[in-house]
Amino acid sequence: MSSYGRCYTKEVNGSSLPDKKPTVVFVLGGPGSGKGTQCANIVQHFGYTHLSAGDLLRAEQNSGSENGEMIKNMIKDGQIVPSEVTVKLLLWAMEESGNDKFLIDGFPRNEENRAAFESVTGIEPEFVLFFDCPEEEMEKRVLNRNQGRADDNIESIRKRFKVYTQSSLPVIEYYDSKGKVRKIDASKPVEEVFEAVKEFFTSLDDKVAA
Ligand SMILES: Nc1ncnc2c1ncn2[C@@H]1O[C@H](COP(=O)(O)OP(=O)(O)OP(=O)(O)O)[C@@H](O)[C@H]1O
Ligand SMILES: Nc1ccn([C@@H]2O[C@H](COP(=O)(O)O)[C@@H](O)[C@H]2O)c(=O)n1
Ligand SMILES: [Mg+2]
Repeated sequence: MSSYGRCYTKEVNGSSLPDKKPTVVFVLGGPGSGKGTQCANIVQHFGYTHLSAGDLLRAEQNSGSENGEMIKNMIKDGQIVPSEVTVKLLLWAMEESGNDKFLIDGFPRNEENRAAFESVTGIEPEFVLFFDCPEEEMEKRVLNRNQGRADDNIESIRKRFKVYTQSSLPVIEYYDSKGKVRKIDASKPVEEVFEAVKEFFTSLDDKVAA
């Protein structure tokens, strides 16, 4: 790693952003709404790099980092890790990827995340993909996920739903007020959800090509 997010910070050591700002799509929705599942499909079809904030935090937790214990406790409790930690991990991953098109999944999760990313990078998302799904369906999916996640248990899930409603939905509403939200009915089967997702990315490709 050459430096901490050097390319994607507004100004570090007097150097500014690369000529062309990266394309960023934020992927939001409740726990188990299908963000990770659909991001894998988008990567295959549209050449984006998928960065899941939760996955980056879990990797940091397991890396022996000084923040490991704090991250572990906050994830178990469904709490949102301070932006200072998460934005740094995202910037490292963006720089390391060598790509200029990113799906940022599960971020920004609260107003602090949103403001920190914007002030550090100056990047505005192209749009926000919002997976809208009823809580009962999300709960069922998370409890059946079987990926060994420490927060896929009923106690943690209830806390995550509460944090989602109190802290994450207001961020979606903020972007909605700016006309940036592209809402998807995420309760449908995976293939049908992807058909709806595809339309937004095809439109963006057409806009870029025009
Ligand atoms: N449309 C769908 N219909 C039924 N099951 C689905 C659908 N989309 C995803 N799933 C399943 O639901 C579970 C949760 O999906 P996924 O991990 O993609 O959600 P997520 O939004 O990334 O959740 P989290 O925020 O907890 O990381 C997985 O087991 C996945 O296979
Ligand atoms: N911006 C974020 C994203 C995630 N977290 C923590 O990770 C947990 C799991 O996230 P998933 O997206 O993989 O479900 C989440 O509940 C938070 O504890 C975070 O702090 N900040
Ligand atoms: Mg996920």
